[in-house]
Amino acid sequence: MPKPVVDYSLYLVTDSGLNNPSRTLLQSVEDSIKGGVTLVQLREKELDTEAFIELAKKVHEVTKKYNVPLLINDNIEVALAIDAEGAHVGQDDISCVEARKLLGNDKILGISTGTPEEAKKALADGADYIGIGTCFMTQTKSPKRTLGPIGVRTILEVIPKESELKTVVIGGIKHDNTRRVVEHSAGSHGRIVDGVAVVTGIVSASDAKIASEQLLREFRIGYENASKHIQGQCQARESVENVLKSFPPLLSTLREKSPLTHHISNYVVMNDTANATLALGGSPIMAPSAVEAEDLSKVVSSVVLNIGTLTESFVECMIEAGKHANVQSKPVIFDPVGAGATTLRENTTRRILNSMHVDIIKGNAGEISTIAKIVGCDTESIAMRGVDSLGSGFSNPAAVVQAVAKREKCVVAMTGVIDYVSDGVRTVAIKNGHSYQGRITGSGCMIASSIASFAAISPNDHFAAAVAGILALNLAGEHAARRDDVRGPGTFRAAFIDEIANLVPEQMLTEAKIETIQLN
Ligand SMILES: Nc1ncnc2c1ncn2[C@@H]1O[C@H](COP(=O)(O)OP(=O)(O)OP(=O)(O)O)[C@@H](O)[C@H]1O
Ligand SMILES: Cc1ncsc1CCO
Repeated sequence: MPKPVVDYSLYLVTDSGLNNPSRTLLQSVEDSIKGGVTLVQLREKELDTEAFIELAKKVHEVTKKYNVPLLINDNIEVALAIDAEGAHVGQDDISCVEARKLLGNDKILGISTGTPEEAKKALADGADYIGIGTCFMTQTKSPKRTLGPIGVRTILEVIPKESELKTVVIGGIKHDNTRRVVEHSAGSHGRIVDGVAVVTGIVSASDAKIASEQLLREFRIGYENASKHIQGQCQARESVENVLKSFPPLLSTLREKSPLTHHISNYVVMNDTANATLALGGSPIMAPSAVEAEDLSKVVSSVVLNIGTLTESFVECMIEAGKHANVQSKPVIFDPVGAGATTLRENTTRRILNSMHVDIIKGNAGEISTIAKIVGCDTESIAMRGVDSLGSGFSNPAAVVQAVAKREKCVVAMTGVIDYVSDGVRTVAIKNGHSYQGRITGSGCMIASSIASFAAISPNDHFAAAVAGILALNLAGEHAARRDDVRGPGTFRAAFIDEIANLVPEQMLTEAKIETIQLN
């Protein structure tokens, strides 16, 4: 019999120990197939070979009825005994080469991988597919390290585009993270994961059919979005010229609607960012408790995550708020304050990027340099001292923001004397602003709040929101610095808030110094 053609989209991996007690394992398998599972792996670590064969025969009866391939975990003898469609082995099990010899070429063979080296070896050893994991913490595995979507992408990138090796991501895959993992798997190589492997999300679910339907739907949306990213056409993009023209009405709408923004911000700037948000016309709520994050996600219009003064409870709240904002389709603005300054800040930045889809990243050169390193962009690095960026910045800042935006499939705004914004396709330099802004603390954090208010009323174009958010405050900075009553940073700080409130929408057009940057 020739090797079956496999659809890896939704791969159920069973676990008797986690099976919902309201039904048998066989029922879970059948319900999940009815819900859209395309491939099943029977994983029984506790059974002896005889009992394993007994159970495998029964499961195979079910899967054959629906023409869904069945693979056996870590036991080639059982796979051969029941004539299963294939087997799956782990790194500590029988080797891939040995398993292939025993199985023959007509069976499907998969292997678990957790590093680029293991993936390359699996390819060389003749595997049909690799499981890439552990993506997130799970009840079934507690690895020392999880890969997150960024780590998954790194592994996927070592597999040549033309290779026949298929890939599934495994580990903590649930309906609320499937879309993001699949979407973010698309990297420079143009490959997307071929499927998601799920254990708890199906076997423990109260209804395995509904859970599978939901997972398959999320996988397909993620796959479609990833394909669009690869083709560079995720959004219908307005020209920069049209984006700029939209700013005066955008500011008027912001003031009319006064969108509510959930801030999880730092102790230093909390008051200033709340006041800047109010002055602009928006409405802030500063709420650092994870317990209320879900409730807030339903009523706010955008979320700011700022890691300026890090504590574990802030991080928990940011992750909760970000995940719920993703579910509610509310834009998430991430301000990785001091990201490169300490290991804790760098690790927290990685954790946040791996836990949610961030819509807009805003940082200074040092912070963006750290993000570039985390997400695997090959750029020069910029040192930081505390929360401030050191040195004169990148030699080609526009190229850096564009590369990070493209890779993370989001908008990146990099502040400094000149600010740069890119969505991976459109890139601009904003030459407004005043040096006084660099002499008060939190002017970057206030920019993030301003961007968040604009993102709330520009949900379909976060690039427009980021440029407008920066421009509005930079114009206010220029206006404040010109005032006779401003004699230094202290008086500037108060005048700055005044001038944010005094900004006339038309000034967003007449005073903007924005240049489009064409990069290859
Ligand atoms: N010399 C300058 N000329 C013009 N604008 C400036 C200057 N310095 C800072 N700015 C403006 O100040 C804003 C904040 O940028 P900056 O890079 O200082 O943020 P940051 O370092 O993240 O600040 P913080 O951490 O204090 O919040 C940006 O809009 C930027 O354009
Ligand atoms: C000075 C400072 N330290 C932690 S956060 C912060 C404000 C700038 O974001």
